[in-house]
Amino acid sequence: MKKITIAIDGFSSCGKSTMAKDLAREIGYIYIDSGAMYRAVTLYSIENGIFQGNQIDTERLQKEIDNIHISFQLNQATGRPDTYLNGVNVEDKIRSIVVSSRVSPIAALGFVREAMVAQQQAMGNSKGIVMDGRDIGTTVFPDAELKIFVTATPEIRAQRRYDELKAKGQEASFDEILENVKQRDYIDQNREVSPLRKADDALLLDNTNMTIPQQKEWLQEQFNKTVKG
Ligand SMILES: Nc1ncnc2c1ncn2[C@@H]1O[C@H](COP(=O)(O)OP(=O)(O)O)[C@@H](O)[C@H]1O
Ligand SMILES: Nc1ccn([C@@H]2O[C@H](COP(=O)(O)OP(=O)(O)O)[C@@H](O)[C@H]2O)c(=O)n1
Repeated sequence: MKKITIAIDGFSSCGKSTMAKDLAREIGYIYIDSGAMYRAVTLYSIENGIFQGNQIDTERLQKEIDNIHISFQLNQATGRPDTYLNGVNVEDKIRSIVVSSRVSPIAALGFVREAMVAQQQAMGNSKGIVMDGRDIGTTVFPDAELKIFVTATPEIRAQRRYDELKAKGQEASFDEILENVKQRDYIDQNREVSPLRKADDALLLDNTNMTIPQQKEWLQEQFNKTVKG
């Protein structure tokens, strides 16, 4: 069967990567978490003194952006891809609240987006890919055959992220997470370059009251409709 491109965008912590990973595994497609790439650039910036307080040394980051190599490798234990930054597995570090609280200003920088989008487009040039993020259906793959835009209430999204971090033993308060989710949504929607918005031809999914199996089934149905017509 002819392979297609699947773009899943939407607000923070609503379950995009959960459903994207499940679908990709089910249908034998490559899964790419584009948010992990922006998170890896942010971790690099934190670890290399590019942040001075909340200020970003953009000149230095621009000089160093070509030295930031991001890749994904399948973790045999979880069956999911782990993110590597310059050869080091940073999967856990990039999910911390410290990185979450600094990623959106980094992702708003035009030269950072240009570098990431070029890599993302190269990863998807043979199709057979499910990519999730904020601008996949609008900028990275505007011709994707299946586009989904996911949303849920901020409180539900914060609760999901809180439960996830707690299960991993990472300390963070619910209020801090809720504030972070709202703040990122605001920055992501209001930046100049590729702001978060639903592509005109994307299907809208509000999964506030859906379980993981329900949203998985819904997505599989949309895929079947798209490939079988
Ligand atoms: N429908 C759902 N109901 C409850 N929890 C969910 C649902 N979808 C995803 N989750 C959980 O919410 C958290 C955030 O999901 P994730 O897929 O990482 O979101 P995103 O990629 O949109 O940031 C994860 O811990 C995931 O297991
Ligand atoms: N395609 C993308 C993906 C993420 N991002 C940025 O990266 C951040 C982290 O993305 P993510 O998908 O890991 O975030 P969560 O929804 O998992 O919390 C977002 O808040 C955006 O600022 C982006 O700008 N464009």
